[in-house]
Amino acid sequence: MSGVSNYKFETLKVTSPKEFVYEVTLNRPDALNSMNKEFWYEIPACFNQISADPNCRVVVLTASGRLYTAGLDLTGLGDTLTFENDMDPARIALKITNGIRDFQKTFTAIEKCDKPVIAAIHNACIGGGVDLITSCDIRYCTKDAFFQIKEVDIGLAADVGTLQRLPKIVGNDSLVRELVYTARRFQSDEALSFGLVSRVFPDRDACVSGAIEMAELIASKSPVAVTGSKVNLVYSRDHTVQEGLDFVASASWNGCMVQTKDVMEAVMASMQKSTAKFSKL
Ligand SMILES: CC/C=C\C=C\CC(=O)SCCNC(=O)CCNC(=O)[C@H](O)C(C)(C)COP(=O)(O)OP(=O)(O)OC[C@H]1O[C@@H](n2cnc3c(N)ncnc32)[C@H](O)[C@@H]1OP(=O)(O)O
Repeated sequence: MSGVSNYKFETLKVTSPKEFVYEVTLNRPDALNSMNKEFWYEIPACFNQISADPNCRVVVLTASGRLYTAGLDLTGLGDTLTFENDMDPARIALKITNGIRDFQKTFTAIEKCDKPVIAAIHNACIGGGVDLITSCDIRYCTKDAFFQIKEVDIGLAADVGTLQRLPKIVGNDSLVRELVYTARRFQSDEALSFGLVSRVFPDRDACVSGAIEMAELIASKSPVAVTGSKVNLVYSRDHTVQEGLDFVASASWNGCMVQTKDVMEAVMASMQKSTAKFSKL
């Protein structure tokens, strides 16, 4: 049975709407799901736990309340990065660098999670929200969704993933630069047109249902094959074609994983036109 009762967080809620599907909900609606100190620790804790959880094969990442996320909690900036005024510049620089690396690990934990993550975005997705969703595998949104790479408006170069991941998702360098340098809002139809999201739904309920339905379909496939596909897609994004081919053939991946019983199960089910049943990871 589902082990969601083992997930206890202040800023996140974890439920299991279907077998092998978990829903992780950003759950600080009164604070517009802004990203406070706890959030930065809880996201990696949650996704590392899910990565090793045999009861979960796919995650849907939703948010409660009227919008998806307002990004970094601007009221908690003092808690987020603190240093003493009398520290010397080199020590301050090292402390800030290490702090930023920790923030980066928050969203990298989603990318490194062995299970695919589908973001179901409604209304506003601002600043750190774009960093968050670009670390997900699949993005759906509502018609009323809008996005903003807001960092320049608060005097920052984005530093937790958008500048690194968005260009790989969108494939339009000119547009990415325009959105980053201006911090202009863009709506769901534009996000769909350049591939930030792959589907737009009329409202939040339809979006979450659509994401769960897709998650169920993915969860019906061999978890070995799905995890292997995710790991290899992420690896190949960051390497040459030849390096990607070498990786998938090597003992780190299919050199080992094609021995799985899932292959025979899937082939037999396909030939017999029945539904394959795969063991838990
Ligand atoms: C190492 C660093 C790691 C990560 C860095 C990430 C960078 C970022 O995330 S940059 C972006 C930071 N976020 C913002 O600048 C958001 C600004 N807010 C908005 O654009 C809007 O508030 C909105 C989210 C689109 C919602 O608009 P609206 O529906 O019109 O509500 P408001 O009246 O504007 O806001 C209600 C209330 O919420 C407060 N608030 C909004 N955003 C934040 C936030 N990010 N942190 C804290 N509080 C926020 C806003 O001030 C209002 O408060 P009142 O007390 O009611 O006035």
